[in-house]
Amino acid sequence: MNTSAPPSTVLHLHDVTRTYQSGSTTLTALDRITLGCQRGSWTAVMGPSGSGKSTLLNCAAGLDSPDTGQVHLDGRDIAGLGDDVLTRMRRTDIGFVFQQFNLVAALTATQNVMLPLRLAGRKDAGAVAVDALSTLGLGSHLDHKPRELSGGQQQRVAIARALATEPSILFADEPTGALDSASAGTVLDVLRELVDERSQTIVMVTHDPAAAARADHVAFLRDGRLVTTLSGADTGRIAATLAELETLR
Ligand SMILES: Nc1ncnc2c1ncn2[C@@H]1O[C@H](COP(=O)(O)OP(=O)(O)OP(=O)(O)O)[C@@H](O)[C@H]1O
Repeated sequence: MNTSAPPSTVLHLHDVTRTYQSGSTTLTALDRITLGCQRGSWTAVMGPSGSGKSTLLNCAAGLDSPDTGQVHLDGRDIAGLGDDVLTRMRRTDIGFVFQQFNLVAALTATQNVMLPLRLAGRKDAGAVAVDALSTLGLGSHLDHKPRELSGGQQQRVAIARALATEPSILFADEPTGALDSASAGTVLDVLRELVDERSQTIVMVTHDPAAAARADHVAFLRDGRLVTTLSGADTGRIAATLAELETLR
């Protein structure tokens, strides 16, 4: 069966199942998930605790492997890639942003952003890093270390670092989870701009309905299953859908 996706689809999960074995018990963390993300779209992934959101992100980013099913990134089945190719792909084709920013404390903003560029062997790492930081409004904070930056600024450095290699897709795991609402708003504005103006593709796990409302689509998981997807939904509708899933547990 040909499960490859149309060209504008950056990420396509087809019938993905991931189980974990604990003694004699099998836990199904992802249960036959099929999900596509088009270029220049922003998909939020929501669901109750333990519903499979992190597992989905990890399988989609090639950090974990499904038991069955396929993950296509830019049309390539990532299960079929060797370790070397997969490592290179993770360095250059995939960006990752985490709740806790994960910046290197001893390095300046510019040096942090240069890291993945250096790993990719880029000779222009310094210039590209300055450009990426300037685009995210941090042109006057290039030499600041993480402790000299606010949470929102640190997250913007992390986003600049994730995007420096111009990845096809940006995965964000609770990117606003550690931020106050004003900083969260700025970070979400940055993500929206990246989608609208640079056709960046984003997949974001969040518990916050207001953050999910900034995305184009919201995929809701429960017990490892994709139960529904909303498009263009507002905060109230997203919160109500999530509350319904929580009470069904
Ligand atoms: N390495 C592992 N070994 C065993 N079980 C695991 C492992 N990783 C995840 N699980 C289980 O798989 C299920 C899905 O976990 P996952 O972390 O993907 O959920 P989540 O929706 O991201 O949860 P949360 O919102 O609490 O972060 C859970 O029941 C979890 O306990």
